[in-house]
Amino acid sequence: MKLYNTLTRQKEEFIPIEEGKVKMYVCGPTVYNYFHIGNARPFIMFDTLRRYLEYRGYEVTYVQNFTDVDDKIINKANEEGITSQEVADKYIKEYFVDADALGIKRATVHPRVTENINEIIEFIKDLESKGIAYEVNGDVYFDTKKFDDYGKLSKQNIEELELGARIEVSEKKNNPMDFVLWKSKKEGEPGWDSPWGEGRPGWHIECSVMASRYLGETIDIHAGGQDLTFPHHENEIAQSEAKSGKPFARYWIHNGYININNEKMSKSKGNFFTVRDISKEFDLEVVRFFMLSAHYKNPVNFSDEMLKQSESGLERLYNAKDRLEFLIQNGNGSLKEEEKQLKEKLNEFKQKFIENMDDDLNTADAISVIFELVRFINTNIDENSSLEIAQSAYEMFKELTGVLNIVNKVKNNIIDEEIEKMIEQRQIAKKEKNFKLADEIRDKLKEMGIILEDTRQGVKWRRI
Ligand SMILES: Nc1ncnc2c1ncn2[C@@H]1O[C@H](COP(=O)(O)OP(=O)(O)OP(=O)(O)O)[C@@H](O)[C@H]1O
Ligand SMILES: [Zn+2]
Repeated sequence: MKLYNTLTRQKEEFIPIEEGKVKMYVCGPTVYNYFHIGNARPFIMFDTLRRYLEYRGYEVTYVQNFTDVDDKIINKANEEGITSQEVADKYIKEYFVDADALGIKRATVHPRVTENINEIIEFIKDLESKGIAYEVNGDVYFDTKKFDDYGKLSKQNIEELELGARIEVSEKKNNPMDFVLWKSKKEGEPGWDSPWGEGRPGWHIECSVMASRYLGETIDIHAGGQDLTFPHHENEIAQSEAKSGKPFARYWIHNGYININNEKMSKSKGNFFTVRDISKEFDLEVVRFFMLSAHYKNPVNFSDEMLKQSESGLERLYNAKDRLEFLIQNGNGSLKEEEKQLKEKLNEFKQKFIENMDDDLNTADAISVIFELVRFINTNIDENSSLEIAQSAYEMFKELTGVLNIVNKVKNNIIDEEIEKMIEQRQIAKKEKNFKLADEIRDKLKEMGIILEDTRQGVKWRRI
């Protein structure tokens, strides 16, 4: 598989450190609100990368953190008169409600900053003992001048960066590009004891610490939104590599933005839709399908209209699934001579799907292949086909949609029973020559998207 690596600015063949295993870290949410559609993009896309790697036989250890200590969380806690921990606990719970509905698999570990304070302190102490970190009145800074490779991810050199940077009045650092590792406690903030007095970790240090704690000093894939490239990921590299002397992550993968009117959707701009709000209008599988319909690096303009298009696209896939289930329920016989070629052709769709996914996770083209497969099935497999070919088509459809984790809702049996009952009533009406009632029932079923077919074996039904 090829992946676009921000570190080298090119698509590269993915080769894991340890054969058959992938160690992957994704920067998770800061938990002070429901997450928005923009935040959902990395969660969905990197979940898909993980699922695809697993499909290809890798054992993936996937770590996604929760930032549960942060200015925004503290502000929210103070506004609401509750503790930071209460704010974080609430939104971590809500994160899982939405993530589950988006079909995002739970990470192997979902570490929180507050569970890693000792590890963070030890990490900073190590940097300090190596002379790479320095303390000023209870704050500890990373000395960027001591790390030669600073700027290698965002391809900026430190002198240029310094020209654009300013030191805030509240900061006491030596150089403009130095960044905080530990902040001394201020009034109304949570704090932990440390060699530098009571305080809390800066933002960047948490990911270096959690990645090394759960995955080791060098990991395979580090991922996040494009906005994290600088300074967050640049600083993660500086911290981790200065401490270990080894490369931190081999592949850096960044997703593009979800925009509103060509502007990045973000909480601070107020131009956002939370996934929770969208869930009131759409099944969240539609949002997953919408995300997968674009390549993860391309910018995407979000609109209600786009979601509606995704909804009808997904509906077409469900119809194809229902049709195949109908054919399987009613089919019989093994592969006919003339179907052998069809079966081979089914495998070609799988090959094309894999080719696209192997090309830097091109889910957009992979979905087009699934639609081609559906068209192929609809034109070549019907009531006259053998059960075996219908089953093979169904298995292929399930395999490819399964990799993307879409179209996996099971049919609602209660609804099926209701439909069967209405069909029975219609049969009785016909027998009693009450054609008006029979037609009414048929029309009502049609409104529900159910098509009746009179066959020699009796009345059969399918969804449109
Ligand atoms: N509009 C967007 N499109 C794509 N990814 C985004 C967008 N906004 C944020 N992200 C990503 O969402 C993930 C979660 O980050 P986090 O919870 O810190 O959100 P954030 O960056 O604070 O959001 P905001 O920019 O709205 O304040 C990060 O990987 C971030 O890069
Ligand atoms: Zn991070």
